Amino acid sequence: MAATAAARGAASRSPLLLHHHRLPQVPAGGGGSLRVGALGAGRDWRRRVRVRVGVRVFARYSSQSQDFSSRLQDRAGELPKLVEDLLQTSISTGPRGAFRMAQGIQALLGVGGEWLNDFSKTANTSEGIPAQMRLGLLSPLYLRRLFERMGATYIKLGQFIASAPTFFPAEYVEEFQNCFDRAPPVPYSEIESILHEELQRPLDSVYEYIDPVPIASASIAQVHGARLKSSQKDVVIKVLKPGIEDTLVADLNFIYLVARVLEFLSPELERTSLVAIIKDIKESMLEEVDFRKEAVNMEAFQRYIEAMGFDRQAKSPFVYHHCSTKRVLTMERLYGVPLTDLDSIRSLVPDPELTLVTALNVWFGSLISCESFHADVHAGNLWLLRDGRVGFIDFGIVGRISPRTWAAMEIFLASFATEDYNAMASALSEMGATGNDIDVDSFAKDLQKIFSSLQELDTEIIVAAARSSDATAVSANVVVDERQMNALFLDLVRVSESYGLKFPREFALLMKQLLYFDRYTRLLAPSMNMLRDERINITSNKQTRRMN
Ligand SMILES: Nc1ncnc2c1ncn2[C@@H]1O[C@H](COP(=O)(O)OP(=O)(O)OP(=O)(O)O)[C@@H](O)[C@H]1O
Repeated sequence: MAATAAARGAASRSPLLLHHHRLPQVPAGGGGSLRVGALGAGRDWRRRVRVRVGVRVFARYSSQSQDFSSRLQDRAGELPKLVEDLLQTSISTGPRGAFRMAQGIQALLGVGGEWLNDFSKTANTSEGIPAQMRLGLLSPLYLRRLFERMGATYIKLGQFIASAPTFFPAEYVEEFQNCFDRAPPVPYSEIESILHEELQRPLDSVYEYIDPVPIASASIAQVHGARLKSSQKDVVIKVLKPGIEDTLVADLNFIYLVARVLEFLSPELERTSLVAIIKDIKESMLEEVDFRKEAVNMEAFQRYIEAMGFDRQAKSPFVYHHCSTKRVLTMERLYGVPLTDLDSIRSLVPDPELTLVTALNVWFGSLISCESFHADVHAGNLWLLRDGRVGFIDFGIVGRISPRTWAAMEIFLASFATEDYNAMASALSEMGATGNDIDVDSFAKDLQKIFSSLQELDTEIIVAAARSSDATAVSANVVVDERQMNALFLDLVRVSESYGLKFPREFALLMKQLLYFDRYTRLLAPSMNMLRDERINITSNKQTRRMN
């Protein structure tokens, strides 16, 4: 009980407390027929109405198909360009395309089987087919499973969907938060041949030993522990899985082709810049499979740490360039525990709250003083090291924030802390401005509605789990917690969109990291207010010049 009361007290203090909001349900029937029924009209009358509605639907359909063919005729001039583009893309994909197609069909059959199985279980029940199954394989759940089966590209695409609520429907954004990036390990012999190919030297001249059992295996990379021959330093080797670049190119080309054809058939899609989004995704994914970029990001971060005098408090791994290439990254091995492992953290430092303050100061500082910020601070990438420092690993996903967005973001954060919804509305309008006039007062009222319900959050469950020594309880709780965080963010985006705002992707990336930090705050320092604590320096870094 005491814990619960404390948690409630903390709940009212924390500015980033989150609450799960139900998504609005789409009515199953058409609006028209519902209204007819509600009027209580006789059956004949209703049938006549239905016939009339049917005729109208048919008329609309045939006029739409006329529209469609006349639109196609209008665009006939663009056809040769489309065909050329399709041909060139298919040629650049090569035979890998056919192989991926076969894998795709296999994945489709697999998930199709799961859907049929679930369908047959629910079809005869009194509740009927659940809403989340009605779109078949296009339902969020099955699409997410399909993406997971399809591997690297689609998993990354799924993660992109999860991080871009401005572009995708809320149900998909929520479902794709669960897109797991776990993959069976590649046999060590294959990893060894990639290392040979990349380093062009006998491996025993570089490494004293390499542990053949991987530390981790995700869809794109596999990580092995090793020791350097020359310095006897412990390192980890992150190796790009075999064939992953080909797969990415084949998949992304396929997705591009589909987008291109869709845009040709439906020019309205051009306004959503589907093809441009796919091109962006392609670029950022290809960056992620070039470990030289990750090395650059990591070194920039370490330079920032040193320049700001944070080197006794935080670090990122040192990169060993003589054994790193585009597909191999050899870096210093860090030893530590994730920031959510409260028991281990308590055994390493007397005051876990201070560790959190350090992590926050280092990360907030990097937003403006480092050339890029770490945009994936989930607990697996943020550690308390054995020497008490905070370790940042995995710089595959980074963000860059423009001074304009940051200026608005600062006001947004300050208004969060002071619950000044008018200032929050102005800041969001500035960030997502599309040139339309916005009714700031009414926007502020809507924001207040979202945030005022946050105090009802089931914080006691979170605190109880944090105090339990049962690791499973903690991790189960973390999943629920993440859903709540995402639900809040989706609410924010949904309300903002209803005012015509469109946020830059960096805003979504920033918010996601803040929500991670909010979770760490509730675990490590439940009575601390992340945005108002004097020890945390969010705004003064604005004065610091960005270092390059
Ligand atoms: N420098 C390091 N020192 C110690 N362990 C490391 C280091 N780098 C990576 N690891 C281990 O390997 C795992 C995967 O590494 P990393 O996060 O870089 O790969 P990833 O494929 O991007 O994974 P994810 O998508 O899960 O973040 C880490 O969670 C960590 O356990």
